[in-house]
Amino acid sequence: MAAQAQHETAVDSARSREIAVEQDHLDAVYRRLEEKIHEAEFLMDDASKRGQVGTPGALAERDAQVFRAGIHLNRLNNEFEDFLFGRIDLLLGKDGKKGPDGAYTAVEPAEGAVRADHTADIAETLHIGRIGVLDADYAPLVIDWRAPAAAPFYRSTPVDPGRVVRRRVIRSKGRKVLGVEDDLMRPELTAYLGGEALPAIGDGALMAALGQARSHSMRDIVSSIQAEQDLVIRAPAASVTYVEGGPGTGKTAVALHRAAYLLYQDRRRYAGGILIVSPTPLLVAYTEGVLPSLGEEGQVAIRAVGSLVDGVEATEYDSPAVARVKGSSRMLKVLRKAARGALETTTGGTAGAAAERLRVVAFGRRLELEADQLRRIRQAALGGTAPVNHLRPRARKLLLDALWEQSGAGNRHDDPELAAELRSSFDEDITTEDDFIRFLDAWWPELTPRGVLSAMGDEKNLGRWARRVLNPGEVRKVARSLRREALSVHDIALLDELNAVLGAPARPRKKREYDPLDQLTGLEELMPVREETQRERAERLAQERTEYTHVIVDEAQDLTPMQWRMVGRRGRHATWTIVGDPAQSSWSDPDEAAAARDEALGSRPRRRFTLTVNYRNPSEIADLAAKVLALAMPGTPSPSAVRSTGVEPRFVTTGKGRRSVAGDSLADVVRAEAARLLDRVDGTVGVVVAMNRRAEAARWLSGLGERVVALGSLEAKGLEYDATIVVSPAEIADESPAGLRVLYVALTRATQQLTVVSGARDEPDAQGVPDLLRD
Ligand SMILES: Nc1ncnc2c1ncn2[C@@H]1O[C@H](COP(=O)(O)OP(=O)(O)OP(=O)(O)O)[C@@H](O)[C@H]1O
Repeated sequence: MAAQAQHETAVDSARSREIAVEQDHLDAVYRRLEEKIHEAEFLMDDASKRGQVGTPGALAERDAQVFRAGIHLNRLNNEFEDFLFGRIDLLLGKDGKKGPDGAYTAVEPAEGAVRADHTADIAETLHIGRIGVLDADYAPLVIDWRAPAAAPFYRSTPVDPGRVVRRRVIRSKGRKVLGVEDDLMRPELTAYLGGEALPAIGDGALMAALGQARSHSMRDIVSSIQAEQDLVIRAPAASVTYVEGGPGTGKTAVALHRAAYLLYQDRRRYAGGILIVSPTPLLVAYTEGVLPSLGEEGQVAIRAVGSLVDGVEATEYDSPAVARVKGSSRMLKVLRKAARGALETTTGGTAGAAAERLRVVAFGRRLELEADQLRRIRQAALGGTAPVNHLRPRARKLLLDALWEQSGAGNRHDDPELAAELRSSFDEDITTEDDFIRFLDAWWPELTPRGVLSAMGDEKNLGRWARRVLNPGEVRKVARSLRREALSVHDIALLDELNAVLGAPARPRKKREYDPLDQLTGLEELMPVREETQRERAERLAQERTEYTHVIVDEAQDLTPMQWRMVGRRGRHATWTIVGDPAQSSWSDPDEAAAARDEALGSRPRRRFTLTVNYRNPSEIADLAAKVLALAMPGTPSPSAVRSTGVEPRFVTTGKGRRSVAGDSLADVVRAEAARLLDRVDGTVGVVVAMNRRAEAARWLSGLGERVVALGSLEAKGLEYDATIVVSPAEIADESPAGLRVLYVALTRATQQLTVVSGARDEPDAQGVPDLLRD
C-alpha cells in the first residue's frame, strides 16, 4: 500500500510539474498577444493623430493588423476554453529547412538522431493551437492546427512515428492550464529535453475525449484527430473527395474540420463559398457550433436538405411510399409536363374566362382569336425545352403574328421597309392596349414553383401529367400529400427542379460599393470594428449565391436522385467532399441514387477514403448493431469499436413479459427506462421510435427534463447521445423497404448505454431480446 501511495504521489507531482511547464508557455503566448494589441493600438492612435500615413495600401495594412490582433485577443478571452491544445516533441530532422510558420519541415528524423543505445535528444518542440502566434523573432509560439507543421501532431502513430517522440494534449480553460495527456510515439526510446528525460503523463487524450458526457451540441475533435481522419481533412481539394465509413467513424466531424482546413488553405477562394448539406435540421443544429469553435464563423453555410431552397423550410416527412415516388428521377418527366401543363390550369376561374378569347382593336378593326387558335399558339410557343417563364415573349410574338395575319395589313405594302414600319406600329398599338395586357397576364401568367406544385395537388391534373410514369395509386397518394399545407422535405427538391424548368425571372442586382479593405487577404475574418458591414455583406452574398466553390455532403447515402440534382445545381463548378455510409441509407433504391449522384458529379475524378474505427459506440453496442448490419447488408464489415465500457445493452419488454418494468404500456416502460438512464449518465438520452410514433413519444417523456429527447427513426441520423432507448426494432424495420438500415442507424447512436424496448411485434425471447437482434 505504501509503495502504491508513493507511486501515486510521484505521478501527481510529475503531472503538476508538466502542467506548470505548459502554464509558463501559455502565459508567454498571452503576453505576446497583448504586446501585439498594444503595438496595434499605438499605431492606430499615432495614425489618427497624424491624420494620414503613407499610401492607402499601407493604411489598410495597418488597419488589418489592428483588426487581426483585436480578433485574436477577443477569441482568446471569450470563446476558447482550450485555445492551446497540443504539443509535439520532435527529433532532429533530415534537413535543416524551415517553413513559413517557423518550424522545421522535415518529416523523417536525421540519420543518427536516435543513438545506438536507444537514447535521443529532442531537437524541436511545437505547440499547436486554434490559431498561429509568432514571437517577436518570428519563432512559432503556437502553430495553427491546419498548418503543415501541425500535421505530425495528427499523423504520427507508434507504427509510423516520423520525428515525433511525444504527443501531448493540453487541456485549459481561459488562461489556466488544467491538465495534460501524453502519448509516446516511440515508447522504446529514452529522450532528453534540456538534459532531462522526457516524462509521459496519463493514458492518452483520445480515450479521455471519448468518455466525456455528450450535450446537444457536437464538440470539435481538434485535439485528437486520428491519422486516418487527418488524411481526409487535409486531402487536396481537387475534384471529388469521397469518404465512406461506418457509424461513429467521425465522418461528420471530419467533414466539418475539412471545411475549416480548406478555408485556412485558401481563404480567398472559399470564404462564404462552402456549402455543407446535412440531412436534417436537427443535425444542422447539433453541428453548427463546431466551425465557430475552430475559429471559422459565418464563412460556411450549413443547410438541411429541406432548407436548400431560399425562403422555404420543410420539416414534414412523407410516408415512405410517397417519399419513394417524390425522390425518384421518374418525377423529372412529371415535373416537366406539369410546368407546361400548369399554364392551362392556371387559366381556370375568372382569369381563365379572360384568357379564353382575345379581342383587340387595331388600325380601327376588331380582331379576335378563338380558344382553338389560342391553344395552337400556346402549343407552338411551348415547343422545345426552354424554361416556360422565358417563353412568354415568344408566345406574345406568336399572338401578334396571328392578329397581324387576321388584320390583312400585311398586303398593304410591297416595300419591305414600309411593311416593317407598319408592322411595328401595329404591334405597338396592340401591346399598349389594356385588354391585350390583361389577356396576356391571364393566358401566360408567370408561373411559380409553388403554384405548379399546388396544381399537382389536383389528382386530375397530376394524373394527366404523370400518365405512363406513375400508376394511379401513386398519383392519388402524391396528389393528396401535395394538398397538405406544410411542405415536406422531398417537396423541396421538386420545387428546386421546377425552378429550373420554369426559369426564374431575372432579379435586378444591387450594385456593390467599392471597399479598399476588401483587397486584403483574409480581412473578412478580422473586423470587430466593422462587424455590422461584414454581417450585411455575408447576408447579401448568401442571398445572391446560388453556386458554391466547395460542396460538402454529409450522410450522402440518403440523398434521393431528385435531391442529388438539387445539390448538384449548387456545385456545378465546385470541388466536392462527400461523406456517407451505404449501410445507413434510408433510400430504398441505392443504385438509382448512385446513378443520380454520378450525374451530379459528372466525370470529375474521385479520391476515395475509408474510415475504419468507430469512436462513438463501445464494443458492447457495436456488436449488437453488427447483427442488424448482417441482415441489412450481408458481408459489409462493421467498423471496429475503439473502446469498451463493460455495460451490455439492456432488453426490456412491454406487457407481462419477464423483463418488463413499471406497468404494462409502452409509455410506462419507455418513461421508466428514460428515467433510469438519466440517473446513470451525465449527458443526454435519446429515445428513437418509428416515425409515426414521434408525437406520442414526446408525450411519454414530458416533464423528464431537457436532457432527454424523443425522435423519429429518420431524425436520428448523425446524432448521438450518452444513452439511447430504441423502441420496437420491428416497427422501425417494417416502416420502409430500407427499414433494416434505418434500424442500424438507430442502434448506433449511443456513446455509453443502450436499452432496447420490445413490443409484441418484436417477438422477444425470454431474455427480452427481439427476434431481429438474436444470433
Ligand atoms: N478523433 C476523434 N477524437 C475524439 N472524438 C472523435 C474522434 N473522431 C470521432 N470522434 C467522436 O465520435 C463521434 C462520432 O463522430 P461523427 O458523428 O463524426 O461520426 P459519423 O461517422 O458521422 O457517424 P454516423 O455515420 O453515425 O453519423 C462524435 O462524438 C465525435 O466527436
